[in-house]
Amino acid sequence: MDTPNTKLRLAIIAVAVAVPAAFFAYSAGWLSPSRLTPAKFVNQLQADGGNNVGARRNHTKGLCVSGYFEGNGMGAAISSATVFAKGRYPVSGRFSLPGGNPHGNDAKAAPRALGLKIDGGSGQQWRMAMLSSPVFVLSYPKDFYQLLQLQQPDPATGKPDGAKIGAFFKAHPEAGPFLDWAQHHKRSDSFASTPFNSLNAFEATNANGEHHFVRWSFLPQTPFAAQPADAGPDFLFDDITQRLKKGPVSWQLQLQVANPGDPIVDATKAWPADRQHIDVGTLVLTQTEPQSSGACRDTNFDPVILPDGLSPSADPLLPARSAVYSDDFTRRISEQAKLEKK
Ligand code: HEM
Repeated sequence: MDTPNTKLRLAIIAVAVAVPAAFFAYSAGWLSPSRLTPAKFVNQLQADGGNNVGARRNHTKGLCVSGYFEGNGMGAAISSATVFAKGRYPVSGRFSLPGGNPHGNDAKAAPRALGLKIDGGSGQQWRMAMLSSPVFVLSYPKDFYQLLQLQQPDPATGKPDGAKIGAFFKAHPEAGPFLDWAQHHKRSDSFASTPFNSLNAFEATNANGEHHFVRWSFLPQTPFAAQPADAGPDFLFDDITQRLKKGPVSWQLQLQVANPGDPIVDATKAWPADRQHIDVGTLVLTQTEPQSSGACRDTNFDPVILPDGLSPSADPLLPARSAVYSDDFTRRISEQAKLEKK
């Protein structure tokens, strides 16, 4: 019988079903087709030439690496993260080139890239994905998406429309420092002599509860030498594989601490060079593994997976990166599972 009590229960069940359904529809972008979703980003990366089934749609060409981080204890002044206490922490990572081409040309790639996962013990992990440029190209995810759309090859010519990309950059002067770097920086002879930068800012909290905004850089301990004029398309990956067979390669981890008023939410703007720098330890890489079988294959170097003592800033790139990497990761992992079943 339809008593008022039964009606109320049915109404509660209907709401309980409808609310999550509406949430999923919203997350997937079905309720607002013009909304920028993680899936749209990954679809666009695929359209730009990165439809690599079972592999990353961006930064596709890569190599797994491993080693350790030796904390010197100096970082504890700024963050309570376990990795900043004196000690040795296992590291796994991945060198890569940006873009969806699994056979990208190392000699032309800029920026170069490094993803790292540092295991700080007690379930504390610090994941990061860094570039060799001193700044990122754009401030907002929506603008980066628009650039990716413009980079899609025109079916008529097989190339993107250079005039449209030129006009886009004219309308986005914030890209100036990145473009200037891309055009004029001196390429080094190795991943080992390349710096890698967080670009996004993060909030560091120390054991006294004091907060500072930081960016970080891994500074190469291998001296700079210029990229050879005859560098081949795989020279960076061949070089690091050979170097690590001969011995370890290291980088110094340096934190830069923001002054009040420094741009925290805009990765296109570098901080002045006179900001406080703290050398907090040394990254030592010892071996490589192919990405088809190494530990990095099934790792998502999501930049918001952080240990206690570090948290994301309000930079809008960070949540977008996290969501897009997750979508890409989910696709490639499920594709790999299907490929392995065949
Ligand atoms: C909205 C902006 C961005 C988007 C949409 C984007 C997108 C992506 C995607 C889809 C991947 C592949 C993820 C995977 O399957 O694991 C990736 C990898 C990567 N991204 Fe980004 N990215 C953005 C900004 C940045 C920035 C600002 C940096 C550096 C500060 C960066 C550094 C990297 C690196 C190093 C990798 C390779 C990680 C690996 O080896 O797995 N990206 N990016």
